[in-house]
Amino acid sequence: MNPRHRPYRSVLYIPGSNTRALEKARTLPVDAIIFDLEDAVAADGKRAARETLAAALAEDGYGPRMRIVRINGLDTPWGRDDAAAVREMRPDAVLLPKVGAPSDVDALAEITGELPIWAMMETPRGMLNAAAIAAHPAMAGFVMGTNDLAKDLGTRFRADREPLLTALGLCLLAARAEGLVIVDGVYNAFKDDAGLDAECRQGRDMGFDGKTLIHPAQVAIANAAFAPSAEEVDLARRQIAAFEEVEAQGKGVAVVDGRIVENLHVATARETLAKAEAIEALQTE
Ligand SMILES: CC(C)(COP(=O)(O)OP(=O)(O)OC[C@H]1O[C@@H](n2cnc3c(N)ncnc32)[C@H](O)[C@@H]1OP(=O)(O)O)[C@@H](O)C(=O)NCCC(=O)NCCSC(=O)C[C@H](O)C(=O)O
Ligand SMILES: [Mg+2]
Repeated sequence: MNPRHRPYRSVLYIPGSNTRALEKARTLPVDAIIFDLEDAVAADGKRAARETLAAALAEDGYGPRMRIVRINGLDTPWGRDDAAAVREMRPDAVLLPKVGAPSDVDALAEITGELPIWAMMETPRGMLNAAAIAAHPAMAGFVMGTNDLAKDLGTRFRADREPLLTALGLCLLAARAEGLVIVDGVYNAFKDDAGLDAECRQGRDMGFDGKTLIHPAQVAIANAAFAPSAEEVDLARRQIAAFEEVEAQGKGVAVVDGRIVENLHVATARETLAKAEAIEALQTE
């Protein structure tokens, strides 16, 4: 699979201390896992969680799922030891919480070396420095931390997320300018399927690659929302065919379903097909 088309529809947090959840994740149809050493683990369980997680990753069995480890901040009592341990665990990426500036990423890269770094985007300072953080050479992905952001901003939780839209948009702009993956924040009410579905669709329409999740029951909804639908795949195929036909006649504009199709729309159509193929490939692995 071309890494550029790797799906990130569902990115599930798993507390690094929860052996049952670590086991269960080997069977869940998620695109990526965030093994958490930060907020999902109580202070007195941090060391044990690091060891539990190291053992789970050594045993592996996570198949094609991308493996990301979220460490504690480097300004906490656990962060530097987490970073050193993660270097040995050899996941696909390390996730740094509360990134405020590129210097935070430098500090982690000094410990984790060549390991790709993802950033939790969840502080007002991080929002204002999003472009510079995204441009850091070790940076590979952004994860929105909408709970911490709402806390720091003093915003209320609203179904339409209007108070957070500026921040979400800023991070999207920064990520896309640098070709990074970017996944949306979690939906806390994990038994509210309709609310999750609406929030997934909002994030998808904004341009996010997928959604971070906290419970297995959320996986199917995110996978469906962030995958191209059968109608979208069909339209993409028809757009490509129509454009190739007019192109052969020396023209640059086709019309499909009453809408113009130019080369830029064909590029989007090809991306849609590539994404659908990558998802299919993942399902057969
Ligand atoms: C929310 C939970 C505490 C609920 O746990 P529980 O009561 O055990 O749920 P269930 O009984 O319904 O669980 C059913 C089975 O599913 C497994 N399970 C549960 N959660 C997970 C999971 N995350 N990954 C894998 N498997 C999971 C249970 O073990 C049960 O299995 P079985 O025995 O086979 O039936 C719990 O879901 C949970 O702890 N979720 C993760 C919370 C978390 O990670 N929080 C931190 C990340 S969110 C964050 O930090 C946001 C960000 O930083 C920000 O600022 O916004
Ligand atoms: Mg957070």
